[in-house]
Amino acid sequence: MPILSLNSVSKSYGALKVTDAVSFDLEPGEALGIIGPNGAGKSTLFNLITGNVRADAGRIQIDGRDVTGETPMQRCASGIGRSFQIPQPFGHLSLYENLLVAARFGGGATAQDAPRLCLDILARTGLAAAANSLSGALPLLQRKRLELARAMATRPRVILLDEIAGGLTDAECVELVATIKSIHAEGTAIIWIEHVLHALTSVVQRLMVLNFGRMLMLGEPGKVMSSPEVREIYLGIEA
Ligand SMILES: Nc1ncnc2c1ncn2[C@@H]1O[C@H](COP(=O)(O)OP(=O)(O)OP(=O)(O)O)[C@@H](O)[C@H]1O
Repeated sequence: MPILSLNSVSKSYGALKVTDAVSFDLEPGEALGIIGPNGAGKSTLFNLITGNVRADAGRIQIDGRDVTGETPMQRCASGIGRSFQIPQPFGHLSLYENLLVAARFGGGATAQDAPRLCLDILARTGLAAAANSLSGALPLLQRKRLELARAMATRPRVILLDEIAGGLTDAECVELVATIKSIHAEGTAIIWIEHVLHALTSVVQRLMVLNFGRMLMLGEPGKVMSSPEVREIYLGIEA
């Protein structure tokens, strides 16, 4: 059974259809990439999956159970973790405290288990040395790492990553990809929105292209990227 299913999910803002009858299944442990031009509706699709935005139509299921009417908190408890494109840490808390909140309230970790889990994630995301720093004043790389770490701390079965490689140096990007691969190797399913294509395609098994809210293509990354239609829309290369 798919771990996540979208069935004809739609969302409009006024006259603008931002998500247009999107349907797909995500298998347990799968890694799926999403690409598309700016404004194609990628982040909105994440917000629909997490419940931050309510769908106008369609159905969303986790493990075959209809969650379309559930809150973000309920969906997080069902195993959906996410990062935000614009990092949203609790700025007045330390990195460790931010993870503790995610682990206890998002992931349901016990008071006994949470500290070890958080310290482990801080180490895995290269943040251990900054554990006691305040989150509000972090440089870009650490803010991105913290977004990933907070999502990991909710102990998700599906982790949604929204453009976490943008703006990083090549070396930083290599480190980030290694961390994401290690999350995937543990059996966590991944949906990753990313403009840094070489990083994305080194991880994902399938690639989805969104354009004007519609799913243009979904398939094996090499095949998708060599499609003349995708090259024209996404890369601006005429067929
Ligand atoms: N709350 C909102 N109210 C009105 N319009 C919105 C709202 N949220 C998103 N939109 C519009 O919906 C469209 C899709 O936005 P979305 O952020 O999902 O795109 P995206 O593919 O993630 O873009 P980017 O690559 O630039 O992050 C855009 O035209 C955006 O302006």
